[in-house]
Amino acid sequence: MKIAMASDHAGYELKGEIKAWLENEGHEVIDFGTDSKESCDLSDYIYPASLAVAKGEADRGIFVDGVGYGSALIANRIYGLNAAVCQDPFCAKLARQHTDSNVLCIGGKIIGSGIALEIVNVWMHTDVLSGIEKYTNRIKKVQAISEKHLKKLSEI
Ligand SMILES: O=C(CO)[C@H](O)[C@H](O)COP(=O)(O)O
Repeated sequence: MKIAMASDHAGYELKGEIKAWLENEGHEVIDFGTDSKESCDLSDYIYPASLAVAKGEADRGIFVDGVGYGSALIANRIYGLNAAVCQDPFCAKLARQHTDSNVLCIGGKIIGSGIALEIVNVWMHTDVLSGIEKYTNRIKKVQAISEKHLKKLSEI
């Protein structure tokens, strides 16, 4: 898969570890920065990476900041993106199975690299439970909310 990655300073180190793991697994990573631990604003990196996923230039996104929520907040404002903050592999499994998330957000200040790589591994290898009506209905309802409240990229 083609994965868009981005981080702020707080997620920079963990981004590098996840990137290396993904590439070792044969995935292509498009790295939108940041490129150092120097303090920065996460919007400057997460937003362009989010757009790459929304435009289909990447299949999915993995974003790393201090606690994950800031990245998810940005990504979930963009039509077509469904970002989940995951703090353990179980969250990652449900984020894929129940809500078909296409963006994973992890907090480098709160998650060690061992558990982070487990989270990424589960998230990368779990599919949405497409045959179960309860979950497909949930996804359709969220999609309907997006249709009502978010602009498609083609409308901007
Ligand atoms: O976790 C974050 C957003 O979800 C950021 O990484 C965090 O807010 C950065 O804080 P600071 O600039 O004080 O290091």
